[in-house]
Amino acid sequence: MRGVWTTADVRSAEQRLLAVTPEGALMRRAAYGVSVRAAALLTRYAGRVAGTRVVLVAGAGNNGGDALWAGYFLRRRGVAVTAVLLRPDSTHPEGLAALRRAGGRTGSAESVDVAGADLVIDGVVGISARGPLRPDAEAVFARVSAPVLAVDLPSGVDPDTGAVTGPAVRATATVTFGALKPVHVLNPQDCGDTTLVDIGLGGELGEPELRQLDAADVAAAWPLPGPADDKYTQGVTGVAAGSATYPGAAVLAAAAAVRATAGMVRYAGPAADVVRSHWPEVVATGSITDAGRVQAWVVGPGIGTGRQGRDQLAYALAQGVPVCADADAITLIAAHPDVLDARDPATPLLLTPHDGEFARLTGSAPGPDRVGAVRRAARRLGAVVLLKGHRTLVAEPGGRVVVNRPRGAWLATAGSGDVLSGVIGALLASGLEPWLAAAVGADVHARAGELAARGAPTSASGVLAAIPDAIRQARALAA
Ligand SMILES: NC(=O)C1=CN([C@@H]2O[C@H](COP(=O)(O)OP(=O)(O)OC[C@H]3O[C@@H](n4cnc5c(N)ncnc54)[C@H](O)[C@@H]3O)[C@@H](O)[C@H]2O)[C@@H](O)CC1
Ligand SMILES: Nc1ncnc2c1ncn2[C@@H]1O[C@H](COP(=O)(O)OP(=O)(O)O)[C@@H](O)[C@H]1O
Ligand SMILES: [K+]
Repeated sequence: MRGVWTTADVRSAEQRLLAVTPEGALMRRAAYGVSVRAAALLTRYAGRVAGTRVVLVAGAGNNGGDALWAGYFLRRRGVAVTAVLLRPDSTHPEGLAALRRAGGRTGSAESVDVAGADLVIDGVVGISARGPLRPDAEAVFARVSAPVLAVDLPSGVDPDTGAVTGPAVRATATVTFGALKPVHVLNPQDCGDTTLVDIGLGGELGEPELRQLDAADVAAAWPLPGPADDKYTQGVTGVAAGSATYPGAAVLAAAAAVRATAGMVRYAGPAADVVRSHWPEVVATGSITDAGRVQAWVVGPGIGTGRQGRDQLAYALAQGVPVCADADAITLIAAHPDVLDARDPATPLLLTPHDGEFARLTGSAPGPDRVGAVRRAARRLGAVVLLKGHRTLVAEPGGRVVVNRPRGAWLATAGSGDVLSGVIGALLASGLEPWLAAAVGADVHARAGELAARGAPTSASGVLAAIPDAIRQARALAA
């Protein structure tokens, strides 16, 4: 798992490291990393490094210092470097001296030919950023047509929430140092492709604020049958979804569970005939009380918010197995919190709301601080909460939060949430801890969306069909 740290954590870790590191060494390490990435971008976009033109936009702090030192390293590779100094009187002195020593030039926002650059390096502001780009920097970036490499983070974007509240840099790529910060995972659109340069901060960092799964985490967690397994030992998934009028949710959720793991899936509900006709391997019954033993229940998609749905939910919650409550089950819990009384407190509950369901469940919309909102909800409900969206978040009551890596927006299609709940149910039944089941399920769901789409719109059925390839992809990347 990759960790993500707040700017406050990074700053205090940096202070400890600075105290035991020779003066200027960390900045040179950071800046060298920026120059290497800059050279790669120049090769890609201009076809060469020597002879190209790079413009640095340097603010008043150490972020500007990084950019100036990166300019120094690029000069040594034959690049013509010019720095726009936004605050000439408080520019980083050593960085400026190094750039000048290497033959770099400086100028004002008006005098430098920003439009003619092959690459622009954004050193306006880093982890001490507050608020959007100020008008002087905004005017410079308005003239940029070249790719932009952001130093540490795109200036104008909030480092801890990724929020954009005014003018901000939209980077082609970002080079960050020591640790990923929330902006990099919460606002990947404005960071572009982010690279992390190791400046030796690792040992100084404590518990991360956020976590992100790698393919290796997904591959390690995904349940596969072993020689001693049979259809029961891998965990039987129970799906209580759909209705006679709306059988689609039942078919999608049950099928997703079938696609996600080997073993067995039971379906219980009014769409039993339809589910059976599409997926003969599903053991389907009309009533949840006749379903037989399962190791986890998925309950909610399409069950309705009336008496029948409420009874199904209460029954699932009373079976002493983990429950993934989705869609109508969430609305039912919001309207009748007493339904949770049926739950054995020792059995895990996982809720998978979208923003509207989250508002119903907690009384307020997630707002701009989605991480804080989902963390508070998980703590208050004593449940794992997966907040759906472009960057799906998964929080557990203890405070750990995973942020899922978006792979396009292909999953914004009707029924894709039903597919997600089926996948998560299968992982819960296999015995994965709920927080990991939700995070790993969201990862494979996003991979399946991307594989199904391959550049053109897809549908929930397409996402469903791509689940095996998504699992194969994660396993191949991890191998
Ligand atoms: N501390 C360290 O050990 C290291 C720090 N490094 C760099 O240092 C940066 C942090 O440097 P600083 O703490 O000096 O601060 P910054 O360079 O992030 O910001 C400098 C100043 O800009 C002003 N500012 C805030 N918001 C602004 C806005 N929206 N528009 C314009 N100006 C704004 C503030 O007065 C702030 O103090 C990191 O992001 C990283 O790039 C790297 O050199 C690696 C080592
Ligand atoms: N813009 C987006 N980018 C990436 N994923 C998205 C986007 N919009 C929605 N999704 C994902 O699609 C799924 C939609 O689920 P849900 O809202 O329950 O829809 P439905 O009820 O139609 O199944 C969720 O997994 C969500 O995270
Ligand atoms: K920056």
